[in-house]
Amino acid sequence: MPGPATEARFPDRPRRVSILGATGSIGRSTAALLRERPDLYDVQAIVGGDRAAELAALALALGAKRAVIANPDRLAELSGLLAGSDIEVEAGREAVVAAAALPADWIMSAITGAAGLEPTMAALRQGSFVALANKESIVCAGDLMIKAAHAHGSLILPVDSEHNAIFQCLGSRGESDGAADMGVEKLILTASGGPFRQLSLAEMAHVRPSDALAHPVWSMGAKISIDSATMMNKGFEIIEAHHLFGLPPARIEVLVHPQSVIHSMVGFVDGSHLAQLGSPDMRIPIASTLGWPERLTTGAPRLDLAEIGDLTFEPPDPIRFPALRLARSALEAGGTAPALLNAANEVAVEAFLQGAIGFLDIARICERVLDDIESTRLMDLAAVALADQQGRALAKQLIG
Ligand SMILES: NC(=O)C1=CN([C@@H]2O[C@H](COP(=O)(O)OP(=O)(O)OC[C@H]3O[C@@H](n4cnc5c(N)ncnc54)[C@H](OP(=O)(O)O)[C@@H]3O)[C@@H](O)[C@H]2O)C=CC1
Ligand SMILES: CC(=O)[C@@H](O)[C@H](O)COP(=O)(O)O
Ligand SMILES: [Mn+2]
Repeated sequence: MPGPATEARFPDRPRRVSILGATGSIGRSTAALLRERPDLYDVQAIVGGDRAAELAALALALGAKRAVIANPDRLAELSGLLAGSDIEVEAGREAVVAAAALPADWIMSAITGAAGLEPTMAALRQGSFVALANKESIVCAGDLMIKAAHAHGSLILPVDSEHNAIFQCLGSRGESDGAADMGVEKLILTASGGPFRQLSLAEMAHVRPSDALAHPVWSMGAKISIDSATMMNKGFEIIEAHHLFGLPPARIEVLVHPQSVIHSMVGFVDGSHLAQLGSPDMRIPIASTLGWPERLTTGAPRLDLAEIGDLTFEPPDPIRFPALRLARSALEAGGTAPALLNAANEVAVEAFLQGAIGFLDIARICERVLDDIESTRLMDLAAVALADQQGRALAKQLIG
């Protein structure tokens, strides 16, 4: 894979790092790791969406050079909080993308949703390490992102726990798209099954947002928590794995594993399986990308398998969790179909959180959007943006 010279990738100075989505669950875990090793990292830009006070506190704690908030209405608050410091303050969509393009050796992409796509593309154009948590960007524009990474010599380091596990299992080649040549027969994505793993469809019809937000294992932001409950998260992860590791969808399986101790597995042509295990704590995969190719120490709880006792497995149920089927069919359809699915899902998840629709309506709305809007070729980011707009508009119309 083409890329910058080794000495540029592993500079003899602290690595310059930026965090997109710094105020969120992944962003805060990243910041906590950076604060443990200030000698190794030099924080460039940190970006948040709406929460000015949290962003200002992080900027000061990390000694960031620039703090950027997406919502321009929060600029005055952020500027006030950082007055007297030498931290540059900016706001708005363009400033977010510019922050992603500010020279850095390692950039965490952890904005939620398709809003993360443009900044992630800007990061990929730097020829740097891009730690990818924002799975919606690769769902919407996987081919474009992989092409940009290759063209600019960036390396995508997967943060999503399953993909990070697979990346670790694939070993030392340092490429996230070489599985097809490595004797890999299949990828097995583990899934917790979410909070409704054992509920009937009739029971799921009446769950409340607070029930769906209560993930049995992981502590995460609201949107991904709902996606885990519908298992759209796992559907998106199939698409993500396809783009990152270059395997056809039929060779990417999902296995429900409620303890979430095995984060995923790779099956090889000789019958071997490699797995990555760890406590369900995102500091572990984040640290593996932050230190890569070295390992960093983290304070994450150590695995005690004797204490855990049983690791159990079951097949996913496609009837109670139709999102898995929808994601596979969007991947098969290709083009802008995954972007349509993502747009519909973002609107439906928000409507569910606001109490405007029921839990089962999320997948119904996604299915209608996929059925009713024809996908087009994924020519460029404009095609993704158009599909995103169309998907959102129809989903909103269906919600009423
Ligand atoms: N949490 C987890 O354990 C995992 C998360 N991921 C993925 O990582 C991403 C982040 O998830 P998570 O941290 O849980 O989410 P959170 O909701 O906790 O955080 C989202 C972050 O994005 C910021 N943000 C939201 N909208 C915008 C915008 N338009 N422009 C700029 N910034 C914006 C938020 O800012 P603010 O809060 O200030 O509004 C916040 O910093 C998602 O794509 C998720 O799927 C993947 C695997 C695991
Ligand atoms: C931590 C992480 O990577 C999440 O994507 C997690 O996988 C969500 O849990 P589910 O397995 O329930 O989707
Ligand atoms: Mn995951």
